[in-house]
Amino acid sequence: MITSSAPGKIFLFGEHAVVYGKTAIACAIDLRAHVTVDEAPSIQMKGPGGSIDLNPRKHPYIYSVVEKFKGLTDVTGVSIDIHSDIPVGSGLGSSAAVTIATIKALDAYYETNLTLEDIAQMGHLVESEVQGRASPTDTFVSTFGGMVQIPDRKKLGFHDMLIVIGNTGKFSSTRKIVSNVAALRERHPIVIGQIMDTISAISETGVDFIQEGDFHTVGELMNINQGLLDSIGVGSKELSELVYASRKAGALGSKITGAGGGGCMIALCEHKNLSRVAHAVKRAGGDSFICRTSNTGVRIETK
Ligand SMILES: Nc1ncnc2c1ncn2[C@@H]1O[C@H](COP(=O)(O)OP(=O)(O)O)[C@@H](O)[C@H]1O
Ligand SMILES: C[C@@](O)(CCOP(=O)(O)O)CC(=O)O
Ligand SMILES: [Mg+2]
Repeated sequence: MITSSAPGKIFLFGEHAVVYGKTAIACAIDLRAHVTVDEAPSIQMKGPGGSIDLNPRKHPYIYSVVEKFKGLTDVTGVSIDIHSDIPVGSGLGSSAAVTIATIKALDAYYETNLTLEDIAQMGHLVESEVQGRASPTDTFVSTFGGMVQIPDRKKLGFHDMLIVIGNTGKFSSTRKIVSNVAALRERHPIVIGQIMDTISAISETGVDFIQEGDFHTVGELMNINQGLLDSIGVGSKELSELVYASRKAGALGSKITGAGGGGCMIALCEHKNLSRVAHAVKRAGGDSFICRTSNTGVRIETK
């Protein structure tokens, strides 16, 4: 029996633009998905109600991972048991964390000796297949941890930051939201193209301010990024209410993280305002909690 784990993530800047090769800055957080694999009579998913055969509709990401391992080794009977702290469909990269942790656990179980780069690339392939279109961001962050710049695949200096997360509790399918943006971009290629370029410029500008620890300016850039995410149709009334409640309570900056349309927003705060902002987000109807950025990527927990 082998257990692995991989972190979820937040986007400081650049979600959606990164799907079109523009720059994004994302960071792993201290919420993790844990995957345990063990010998079994067939390829099955373990759940609270017992074991069921792996089903491509029910578990598309896991199914895609197993199909890739069939190309590497003789995959017959293995059980896959997932326990995740990461809210699903909330923009915190649950799909990538589950994907990367499953790849790592199967790699250790079948001794296929994949490098971290191999794992990140396989994970990106899986997300692209399942979502139709995906950037390497989520899977790269879940693999390597820390703060990263995509598409450069560069690990940046790590900053131990506390972030207020507000979850609208509205599930949002990344696949659906990403395809909506793609359709909008088809209808208005120049306008949406320039918006994606501007989001990219925010990411590239933001890197220096993050590295310098100028979080007032980082927050200001997050707010500009939020306005642009609204302009491409990935905001929602609930997300806006949480974003503006956090700013009123003193957040330096706040924005959607991930696909949007529902899911989570994040607020960057000074330490002294953390709980005030978290309470304001809760009062505005969000399930709010404080998470910490994490420098730990995918790892084996027990063998
Ligand atoms: N604990 C889990 N067990 C199995 N699959 C999971 C788990 N968490 C997430 N997933 C998969 O990831 C999908 C959600 O991914 P996505 O729509 O990209 O949202 P996000 O990555 O923002 O959480 C779920 O529909 C499911 O297929
Ligand atoms: C919208 C996007 O930029 C981020 C999606 O993040 P999440 O799956 O909602 O956590 C898509 C991508 O980068 O593949
Ligand atoms: Mg996802």
